[in-house]
Amino acid sequence: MKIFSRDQIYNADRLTIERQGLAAGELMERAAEASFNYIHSRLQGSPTPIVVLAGTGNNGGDGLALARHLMEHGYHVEVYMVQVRKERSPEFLQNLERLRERKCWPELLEEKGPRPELGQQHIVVDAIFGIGLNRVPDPWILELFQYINAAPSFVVSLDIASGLFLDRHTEPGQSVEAEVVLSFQFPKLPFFLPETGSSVHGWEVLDIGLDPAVLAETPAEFHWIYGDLLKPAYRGRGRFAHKGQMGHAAVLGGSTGKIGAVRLAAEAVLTAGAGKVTARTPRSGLVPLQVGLPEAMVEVDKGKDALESFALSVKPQVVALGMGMGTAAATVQAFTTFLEEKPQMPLVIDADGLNILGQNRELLDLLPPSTVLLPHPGELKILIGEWTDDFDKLEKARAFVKQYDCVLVIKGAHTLTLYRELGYFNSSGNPGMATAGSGDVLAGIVAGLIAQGYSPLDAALVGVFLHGLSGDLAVRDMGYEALRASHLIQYLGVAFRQWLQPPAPAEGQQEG
Ligand SMILES: NC(=O)C1=CN([C@@H]2O[C@H](COP(=O)(O)OP(=O)(O)OC[C@H]3O[C@@H](n4cnc5c(N)ncnc54)[C@H](O)[C@@H]3O)[C@@H](O)[C@H]2O)[C@@H](O)CC1
Ligand SMILES: Nc1ncnc2c1ncn2[C@@H]1O[C@H](COP(=O)(O)OP(=O)(O)O)[C@@H](O)[C@H]1O
Ligand SMILES: [K+]
Repeated sequence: MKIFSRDQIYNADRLTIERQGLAAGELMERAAEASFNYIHSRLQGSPTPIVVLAGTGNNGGDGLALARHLMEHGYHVEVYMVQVRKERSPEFLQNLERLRERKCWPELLEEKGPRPELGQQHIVVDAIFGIGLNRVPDPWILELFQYINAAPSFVVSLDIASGLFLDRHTEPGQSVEAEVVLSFQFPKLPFFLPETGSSVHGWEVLDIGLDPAVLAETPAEFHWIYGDLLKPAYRGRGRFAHKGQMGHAAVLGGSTGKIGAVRLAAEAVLTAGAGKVTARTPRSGLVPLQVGLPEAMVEVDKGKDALESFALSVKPQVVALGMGMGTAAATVQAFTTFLEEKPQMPLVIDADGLNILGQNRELLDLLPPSTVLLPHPGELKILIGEWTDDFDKLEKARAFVKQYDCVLVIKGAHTLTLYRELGYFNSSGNPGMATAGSGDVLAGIVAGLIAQGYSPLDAALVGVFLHGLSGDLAVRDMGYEALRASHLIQYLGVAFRQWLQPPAPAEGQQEG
């Protein structure tokens, strides 16, 4: 699903109005109806009091139109106009008039004056600012946000949590915190970034019928990825498949005390469907690997505790390296020689592989095109340098991807895969996966998919998605705390099966 920029959203609104011959206010009416349906289907007419806080632009207009629908269906609604500025948008005024015709006179909420009571029983509809926010709100409005956030009410924001900028950093505490955002037509970029996403506990995309051709022809820089979108990438296997056709991946890494990382990655390679895996570790890895993972072939190095050479006696389709590997001088030299010899297969680089690249930057120029790099935030910092905020991080990461022509997978909640000009946010996964070794499993899955013929980008997107889905399935049985990296391998088969099931009957909505 595309994530549009502000200009693209306004443009899609405008073209939809033109192409569908809509009257002024029609799109706002659709947004309000969709929001009403969402709320009504959950409240089912219950006498919950609803407080609508409307700004004076079109987001406020959405709030007023929603208030009208709620009142017409018998809900108890209090409406406040938040005087964010003197100007009112025409569609705001149109909806204000419609409310007045129904004998509802919203109360003005200004800098001075009382605040509405917001108790546990209330639902607050936050329609103060939408995507039109272009400067930090006045201090009293920021205080109003704090007042809302401190209240025990359930907050539903329309389109975006008020105070969040669509395209730049928002300081902590300068936005409303929404239990759910009803986001019109598209999810919004700040939902997926750790600093701003924490003010959005959940979100739902509501279809307001923007012109499908406009949506299709507008290129988006960022995408929200879920299983059905990835299904065309599935490669499957023929009836006469044999292991020689299903791909062979090598996993290079480990050091004494960290051999488990290679074991996890190698096991994930096989569980992701690759025909064969060869693990290359220091000598101390031989026994644990042979005993722990009898399906793997093991090559040991002459180094006892750390890898001193990357030379493989086999010719795999892909090499994954770095997990548990350490950064001993001999290992750095081995990695350097390996890259200087121009490896002829795709690479998947994780953990200490990334640390070595960050500390020996001339090696970055030797990476084969489309190398998959899988940094967590700490490793990312070593690669791209410090960032001031998440938007700065995006910019630096995109410049890095362009410079080194790599697939950069920034791990975390909503793992972001960047390749060339585009970015893809993942939809699966949960905080139970913040546990040792889960990154090693991901590296193995990605390598296992590349071995089977997936392109590096497809392998990254599918691998990240399945890894997260596996975590989501595992957590249902064992809860967040008990989830360990091995469980991500254990549930991978169920994750594949769930991914490939026919889609559920049209919902058209994603939940965050
Ligand atoms: N354009 C359309 O056709 C549609 C727009 N919709 C709604 O319209 C919203 C966007 O509306 P607007 O463009 O009117 O913008 P907003 O309602 O977000 O903000 C209103 C205006 O406030 C001003 N403003 C910005 N920052 C401010 C600040 N810090 N303090 C005071 N004033 C500030 C800006 O001039 C802005 O246009 C969307 O988020 C969505 O909710 C929906 O009704 C669907 C259709
Ligand atoms: N809060 C979270 N939500 C979703 N996924 C998460 C979360 N925390 C961690 N993960 C996932 O778990 C993995 C952790 O990887 P990493 O930090 O490299 O772990 P390790 O180094 O221990 O193997 C990543 O794929 C990341 O996306
Ligand atoms: K809002």
